[in-house]
Amino acid sequence: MSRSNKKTKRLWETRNLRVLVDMDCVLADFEGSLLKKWKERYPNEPHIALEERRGFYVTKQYGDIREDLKSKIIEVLSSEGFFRELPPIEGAIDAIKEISSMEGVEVFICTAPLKEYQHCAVEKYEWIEKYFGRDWLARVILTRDKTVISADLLIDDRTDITGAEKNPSWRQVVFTACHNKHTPSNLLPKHSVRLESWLDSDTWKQIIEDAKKKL
Ligand SMILES: Cc1cn([C@H]2C[C@H](OP(=O)(O)O)[C@@H](CO)O2)c(=O)[nH]c1=O
Ligand SMILES: [Mg+2]
Repeated sequence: MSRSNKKTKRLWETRNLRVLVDMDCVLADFEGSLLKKWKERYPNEPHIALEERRGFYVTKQYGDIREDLKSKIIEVLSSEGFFRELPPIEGAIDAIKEISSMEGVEVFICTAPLKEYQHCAVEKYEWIEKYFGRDWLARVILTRDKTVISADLLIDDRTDITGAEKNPSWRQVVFTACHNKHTPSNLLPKHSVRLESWLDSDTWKQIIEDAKKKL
């Protein structure tokens, strides 16, 4: 029996574990790339080293240094090519392909477009096509409210995800990023677990297996 038949058959037995995977800072190196492009575009402006990053919004941290830096950061983020050219995070592409090939597991890529969507939204699709192939375009969910998407797990670097649904169906896996690595565990979302890196395959495999057992 082919794997897809097996997966279909399983639907009548137990349902699939549905895993949402965030893009920026989980699959794509948003922070590292932004810092590099910021220094190239504004070499005479102050910059925030990755070790100094605190809080989800890089825009806010720059704005706190000087108000006009916020709009300059947004200009870099929303410029043509920014999202298309993001390098993948180490191990991410292989890990996601492996998770999606696990029996009884389905993966969707769930990512928020910038409000300045003109390049961002299209380039996110281009990025997925480049690294995963055309078939994966059917697995992309673009939303600025991840709480209304139903799933078992959401792997995301943001630690304060809120939205219209006060009790999202998913449990969060907090993916470690420069801005959240100092966040103490008591400030992480309730029932969340941390994943430090895609290279730690023992941990992500364990997280998936544990979640499957709870179905
Ligand atoms: C403005 C800003 C956006 N982003 C990312 C998060 C969203 O992508 P994602 O949902 O893939 O992580 C996207 C739109 O806000 O840009 C940051 O990670 N930090 C920021 O400061
Ligand atoms: Mg993210």
